[in-house]
Amino acid sequence: TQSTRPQRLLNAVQKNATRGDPRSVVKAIDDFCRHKEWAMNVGDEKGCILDSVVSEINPAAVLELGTYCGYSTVRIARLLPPHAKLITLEFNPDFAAIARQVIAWAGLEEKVQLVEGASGDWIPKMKEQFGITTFDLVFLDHWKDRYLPDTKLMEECGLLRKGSVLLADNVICPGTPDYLEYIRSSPRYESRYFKSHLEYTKVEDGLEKSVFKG
Ligand SMILES: O=C(NCCNC(=O)c1cc(-c2ccc(F)cc2)cc(O)c1O)c1cc(O)ncn1
Ligand SMILES: [Mg+2]
Repeated sequence: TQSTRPQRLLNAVQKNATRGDPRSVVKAIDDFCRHKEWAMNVGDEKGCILDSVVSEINPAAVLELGTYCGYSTVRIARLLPPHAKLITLEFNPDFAAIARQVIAWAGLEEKVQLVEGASGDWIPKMKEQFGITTFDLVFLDHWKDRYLPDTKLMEECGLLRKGSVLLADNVICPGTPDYLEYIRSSPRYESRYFKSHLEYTKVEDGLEKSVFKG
């Protein structure tokens, strides 16, 4: 049977990265996507911006929407303090199965809870299912037409507190126009755009960082 791109990405991790070494897992994926097959990871350039935001917040509770193969999951989890938790939601079971193995190869299973299902179904259940009060950081990287409805849902479910940070990938390419319009015009958020490039390309893209004012 034909392998899929996520399976070939996992093979590259298992071949080129050292078990238990998250940095080598990140490098193996970036090398694979830059030199072998493009894939929709946040990538190394936007990844450095992600790293700086995570390090600045030093979050205890992180929500990632859109796991894909677990690249940004590993990037974030490797920087978390002990006892901090990252919950990552993935709708696609094939992506989730690969991501679990990438996260395990990096040795980060203890810090990561991968949940399979639709973000719209799971966000309202976060508190009761995982004992979360609020998230310090939310990384939005799933379906681009879900960024806005899921942000409104997180507000309604009381998952954001004064100072919670939303970091959104792909606000230019593929683009999330309704989300950008909402978050930049809302008095409840302070937003800043970090100009960058679509992963592994010269196409413009960027991350929008928005702080919830409560
Ligand atoms: O596609 C699912 N999730 C990925 C969301 N992410 C993206 O779509 C995404 C796309 C791009 C991208 C950019 C340029 C281009 F030419 C093609 C793709 C880049 C990125 O950085 C992303 O993050 C998905 C499927 C499914 O069946 N169920 C649940 N989710
Ligand atoms: Mg993305």
